[in-house]
Formats: sequence, C-alpha cells, structure tokens
Amino acid sequence: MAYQIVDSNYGKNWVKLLHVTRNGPEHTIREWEVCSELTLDSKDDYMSGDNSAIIATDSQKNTIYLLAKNHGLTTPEEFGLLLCRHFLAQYSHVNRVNILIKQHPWSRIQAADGPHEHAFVTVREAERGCQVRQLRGQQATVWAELNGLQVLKTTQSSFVNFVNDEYRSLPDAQDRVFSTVVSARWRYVCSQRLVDYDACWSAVREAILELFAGPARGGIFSPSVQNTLYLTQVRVLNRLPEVG
Ligand SMILES: O=c1[nH]c(=O)c2[nH]c(=O)[nH]c2[nH]1
Repeated sequence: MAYQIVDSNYGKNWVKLLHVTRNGPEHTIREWEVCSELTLDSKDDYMSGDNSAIIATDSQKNTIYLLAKNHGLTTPEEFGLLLCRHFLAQYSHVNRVNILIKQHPWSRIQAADGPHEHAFVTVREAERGCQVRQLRGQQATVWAELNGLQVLKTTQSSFVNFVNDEYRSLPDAQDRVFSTVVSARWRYVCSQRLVDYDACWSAVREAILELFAGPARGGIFSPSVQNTLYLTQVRVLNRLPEVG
C-alpha cells in the first residue's frame, strides 16, 4: 500500500533566549522561548531515509542563537519575521517556516528609591506570544497572543433567560461574580506600514480590561461572557486598523 504525506514539518521546540541590553548601569531584559518548524520541498527524508536535505534541529537552534546575538531582540513578532526571512533565504528547499515565540513576563523591580537598574521580578498578569508563518513566495502572516489574563468582578454581571429545558439546573443570576481567564489571538493585516507590535499588544490588553471592568466608579454591565467578548473584539477592531 502506498501512502502520501499530506503535510509535515519538523523543528526545534522552545529554545530559551535571555537577552540583556546594557545602557550604562540601566539594563533591560527580554526572555523568550522560540520554536522553529520547517517544511521542506520533498518528503524523501521521511519516506526513504535520505537525510541530505535535513537542516538539523540542532542547526535551527544555533540559527536562533546567532540571529538573536547579531540582531538583538526587539519584539517577538519582528524576531519571528527575521527567522522566517532567514530560513527561506538560506535554504532554497525550505517551502514553509513557522515560528512560535513565548515571552517570559519579567518586570523591573520597583525599589523604595525608584525603578531598579538591573533587577527584575516575574509579574504573570498575562503572557505574550506570537506565531509567524511564511510560505516561499508569499508575505508572512503574523498572529499575536495574550494568554492567562485572570479577571474577576464582584457585581455588574448577570446571566438570565438562557435555554430552559430538562437539562438546565443553573438558576437565573441577576447579580453574580464574574471570573474567567482570558486568552486572545489576533492576526495582523499585512501592510507596508510598520506595525508597533508592543503598542498593539498593550492596546488589546487594555481593551479587554476596559470592557470587562468599565470605569472605576460603577463599572460596566455584562449580560453574558459572550456579549463582553464580542464588545471587546469590536473595540479592538475599531481601534487597531493593524488587526484584521
Ligand atoms: O455568561 C455566561 N455564558 C454562558 O454561556 C454560560 N454558561 C454557564 O453555565 N454560565 C454562563 N455564563
């Protein structure tokens, strides 16, 4: 029986990077974990054991280290684009590159006498990540992610008038505690304009918190998780033309 491989990729998972920028005594850090996944133009490596086209996952790891050393770490999205461009330019038999990046949530320590020059603490409010994918001959596609944003409010939330049949046990709640963990993923529309990925990520986080919490006095009413989610998505799309 002959079988066909419909899709495949292989690569190095979660390569750790810690990059320190030293501006005199003031240091800035970025810590990322990077996955690279390559798809080659032939399946001979899988089907006949011919390794001659394989770019070893160890070489992929070294590539991530080298590009980080030579170019520094700006934003995860820009580094993902750089890796896609590099793999496609360096190896003519690579047809598709997929890069995943997770950023560790380090924040500068606020000492009693001000922001610390070189000491940091993990503040895991929400985790940032991205995916960048590029096929040979095509524009790259960039997705950003926000994960694990845990929120809770003690009023201004109800859930009533949902399907009432023999499977329902949940009573109507006119005033309930609303708590959830928010994950968001969005795609940047390709444009010639340079995207400020840091600012966009922060703007999405702000929109989520604004539509969840509302103003400090009085808050904002939520008839359901679904409606709050929808209004958040509308606000992001209205505010950020870069997101599509
Ligand atoms: O806002 C809500 N939406 C639901 O779909 C749902 N389902 C549930 O049990 N509680 C809630 N709350």
